[in-house]
Amino acid sequence: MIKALGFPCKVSAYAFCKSEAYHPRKKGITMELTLTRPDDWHTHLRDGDLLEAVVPHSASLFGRAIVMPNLKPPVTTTAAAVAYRESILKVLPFNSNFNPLMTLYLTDNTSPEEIKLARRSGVVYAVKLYPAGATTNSQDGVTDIFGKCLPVLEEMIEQNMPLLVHGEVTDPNVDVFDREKVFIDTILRPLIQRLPQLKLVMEHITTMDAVKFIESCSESNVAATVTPQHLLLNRNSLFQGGLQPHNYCLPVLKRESHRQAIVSAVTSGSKQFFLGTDSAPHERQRKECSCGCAGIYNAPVALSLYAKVFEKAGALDKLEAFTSFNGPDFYGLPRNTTTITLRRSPWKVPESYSYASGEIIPMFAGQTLEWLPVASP
Ligand SMILES: NC(=O)N[C@@H](CC(=O)O)C(=O)O
Ligand SMILES: [Zn+2]
Ligand SMILES: [Zn+2]
Repeated sequence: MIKALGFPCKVSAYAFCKSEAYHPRKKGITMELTLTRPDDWHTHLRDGDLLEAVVPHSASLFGRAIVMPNLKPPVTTTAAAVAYRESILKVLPFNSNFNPLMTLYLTDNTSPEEIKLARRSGVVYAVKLYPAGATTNSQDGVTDIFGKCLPVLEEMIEQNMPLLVHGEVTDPNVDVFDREKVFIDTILRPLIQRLPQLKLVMEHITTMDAVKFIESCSESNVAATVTPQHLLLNRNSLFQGGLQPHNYCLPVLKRESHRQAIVSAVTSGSKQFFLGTDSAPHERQRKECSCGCAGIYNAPVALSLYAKVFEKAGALDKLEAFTSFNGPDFYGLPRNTTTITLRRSPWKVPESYSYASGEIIPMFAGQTLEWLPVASP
């Protein structure tokens, strides 16, 4: 629901709210937006000190999060996923109801039996495919999906367990800006033709090719997560005024026309696109060095940034489906029953967050954002 404080109005009336006759900002009226509590369908919580530092940020905004398994060593077994979940629960703020949904890291050697165990555990919700060498901690990933993983994928169909995909080829001869498109053409499309019943999420999409591909697939079986950075930034942001390591993530930011296609897709109301921040913290020195890590830390600002995108597109009425409905509907999970409120009240993003082993720099550090998350009434 969107309301100007004191004058409640429904989301469907937002066009009216934006009209000249009713201009809350001009009149100094504060707008609020109350959403069913969102979930984050793609995040990296890390482990050790960093885990402790970042979990409160995700837990304050999101009801649940799909927790990526690319630790060192990776979370390849149900037993490891259960242990990792325990360590997340231990560092949750007092009174938090945040529910981490665990994933398994697929390797050439994952067995169908492991998928059965994962399903039986009740805490593993998906399996993550990292093509070996594609991204951070992916060296133990899959080298040949068709040659090595078909029995496991068939068991995943049996167990109704989604496959989450980092969709980039790793061939060094393929231009880094083309790796997503080539992955779709050479791996994803043939995979879906071979296993049409497989539930699949293409993670952190970055191109119009990915948008078209998702839209061409079955609505109930294929979907995509979308990050704030791929909705707000294009590849110019990597070089604006000098090299910008904190805007470097994988898949790398693409040209403006791709960004626009992704904004159109998420604001269209399609159920196949949902919130996945890909929040990926790295200690500052590991980003600001001669060979910096890929990953943008956006958990504290993600919701404000998604609201910014939808507002700019004149589509705030579509925000809640993207943040809070499409994800659980795709995963076959109930929608959250609590809410979160965003107030249109400028706030400054901290320059950094310190923790025991250093600091992390959030996306849009030091900048002012319009939408401030506040506790729901
Ligand atoms: N997105 C990134 O740039 N980095 C992620 C890995 C990933 O999601 O590919 C990380 O774990 O740091
Ligand atoms: Zn990835
Ligand atoms: Zn990720």
